[in-house]
Amino acid sequence: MLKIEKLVKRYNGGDPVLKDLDLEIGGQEVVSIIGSSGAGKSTLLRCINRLVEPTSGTITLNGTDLTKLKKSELRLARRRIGMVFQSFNLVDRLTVMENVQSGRLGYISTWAALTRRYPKADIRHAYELMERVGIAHYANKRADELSGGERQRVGVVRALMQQPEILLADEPTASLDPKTSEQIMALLRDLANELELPVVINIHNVTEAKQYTDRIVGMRYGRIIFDDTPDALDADAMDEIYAGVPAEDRQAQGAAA
Ligand SMILES: Nc1ncnc2c1ncn2[C@@H]1O[C@H](COP(=O)(O)OP(=O)(O)OP(=O)(O)O)[C@@H](O)[C@H]1O
Repeated sequence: MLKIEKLVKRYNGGDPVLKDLDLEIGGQEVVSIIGSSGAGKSTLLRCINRLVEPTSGTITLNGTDLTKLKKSELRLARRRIGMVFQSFNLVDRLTVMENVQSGRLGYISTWAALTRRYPKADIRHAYELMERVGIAHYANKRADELSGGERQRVGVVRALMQQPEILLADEPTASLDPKTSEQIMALLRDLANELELPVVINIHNVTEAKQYTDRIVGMRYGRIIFDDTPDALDADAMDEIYAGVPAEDRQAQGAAA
C-alpha cells in the first residue's frame, strides 16, 4: 500500500507544483496519472522514489515513511520501488542480461556486479522474466541493437529484478509507435495482475489509460481533481482536467476519447 498525505513540492522556493496532495494506491491496481503538461505528474512520481525531494507531507510505502529516510536508508528503500522510464535508461554498450542484472545492484556486492559474477538464482530469475516478456533470446545482445519496444521490455525486466513492492512508469510508451505502445501497456497490466504488484503509470495517451488501467487519477495545477474508474472519465471530467488545452492538442495526446 502506498499512502501519500498532504504532499507539497516547491522547486527552489517557488510556487508549489504539488499542493497538499493525498493519494492511496493498494493491491495490484494499475493506476494511470493523466493531466496536461506541467500539471505535476512527473514531479509526483519522482517524489515517490525521492528523485525529487518533497517539500512537505508524507509518502508511506507498506509502513515505511519514505520522506523521513536518511541517505543510506533511502538506498535500501529504493530497491522496493521499480521505475520504468520513457527513454528506457539502458546502458547501450552492455548486453540485455547485464542491463537486467543492474536491477540487482542494491542486493549484490559491488565486486560481484563489476566482475559480472551474478548469483545463479538471479540469472535464473532474469531468464524467467525475460521469457515472460519475450526477450530471452536477446540475453547476450547489446542493448543498442534492440528496437524501442524490446528496449522497454528490458527496462521492465530490470525494474522487476528488484522484486519491487510497487512499479512506477514515467511515460513508458511515449517513445514508442502506437502498436508497440499498446503491447507495453498490456504487458504492464498483465504483470501487475500476475505479480500482484501495484503499477502507477504517468501517461499522456488517455485512450490507452482508459483501455489498460483500472483507475485514472487526473491532475491539474498540482492537485488531483479526478480519481475514478475509466468509465467515469466522461467529457465533463475531461474538460475539467484539460481545460484550456485546445481540442487538437487533446487529440494529439489521445485525449479526445
Ligand atoms: N527541476 C525543476 N525545477 C523547477 N521547476 C520544475 C522542475 N521540474 C518541474 N518543474 C515545474 O513543475 C511543474 C510540474 O512539472 P512536471 O514535469 O511535474 O509536470 P508534468 O505534468 O509531468 O508535465 P509533462 O506532462 O509535460 O511531463 C511545471 O511547472 C514545471 O515547470
